[in-house]
Amino acid sequence: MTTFVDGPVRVSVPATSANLGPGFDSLGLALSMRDELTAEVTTSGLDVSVTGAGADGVSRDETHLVVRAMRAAFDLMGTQPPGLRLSCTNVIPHARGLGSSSAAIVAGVALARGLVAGGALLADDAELFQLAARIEGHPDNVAPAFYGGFTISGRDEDGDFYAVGSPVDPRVEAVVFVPPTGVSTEVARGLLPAEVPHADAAADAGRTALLVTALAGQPEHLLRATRDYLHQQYRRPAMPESLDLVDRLRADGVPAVVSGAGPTVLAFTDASGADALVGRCPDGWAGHRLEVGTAGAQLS
Ligand SMILES: Nc1ncnc2c1ncn2[C@@H]1O[C@H](COP(=O)(O)OP(=O)(O)OP(=O)(O)O)[C@@H](O)[C@H]1O
Ligand SMILES: N[C@@H](CCO)C(=O)O
Repeated sequence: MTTFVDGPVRVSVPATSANLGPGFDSLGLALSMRDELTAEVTTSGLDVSVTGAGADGVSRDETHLVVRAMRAAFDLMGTQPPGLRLSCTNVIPHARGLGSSSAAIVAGVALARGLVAGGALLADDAELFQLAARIEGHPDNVAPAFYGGFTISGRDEDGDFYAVGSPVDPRVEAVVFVPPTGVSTEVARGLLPAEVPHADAAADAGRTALLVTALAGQPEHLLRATRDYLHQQYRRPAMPESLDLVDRLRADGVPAVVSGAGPTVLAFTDASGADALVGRCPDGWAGHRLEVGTAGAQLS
């Protein structure tokens, strides 16, 4: 019979930036901005409390994304607790392109496993990652949120997801510029064309390969390596100020991209350039200097 652990379990999950320019739906990077969540099994009911980023916009019932992910992970392990208390302290802004939904899903599956005695025997990391990526629909944010670091991920022909870690040069840092209003991933994906010119696809593949090498240890190539051909320009109508900022930064030699589905802008830098870059944050936006390739979900 399945038993649950006594007392609360905690998880810390990172923000993530997907695409990084040309690596659409494939590349993802964990960032040093984290949500902290606590859950415990109770005798009955569901009690959800949320503070911080996005608190006003999320439900407190079974439709809450973390709860949905927890329920799916409990099902995977063949059990459901009699009652559940969940507390979320959010820092990752919602609908900004910093992987808030993936962080919520990864936190949920990790918490559920942590609450089941011997949970790691019922659902290993590979199974939990598959479940989290299925809930999100694509793995590029889920992979670094789960495993940490810089990940290359995708989906095999049989429908299974894969994720492979790749090194990040310790000299590389990032600055993110977060606008005051969001754009949902659903809206941003709706702007993409069904087909792109073969020449664009070929150019994009080359830049993606260069980006993996540039991040691993040749950051001098990051400007060329972050040129995208598949999504950013198509999304301009939903986030013109973000694309204008990307254009201005790139014209000055700064490797800047739309983070995930936007509208946040991420720029790569090093320790000597980071503070000056934060100073270029547009009025009313939030600029953050962040470490890259940080830890994935951490349970305690
Ligand atoms: N911590 C959270 N708790 C509950 N729901 C969340 C949480 N984070 C995100 N969500 C849900 O996911 C939505 C945002 O998901 P969306 O995919 O649009 O953006 P994102 O994940 O922040 O950005 P991107 O996928 O481009 O990196 C929120 O509006 C909310 O419904
Ligand atoms: N690759 C995704 C990331 C956001 O979830 C996109 O750009 O739509």
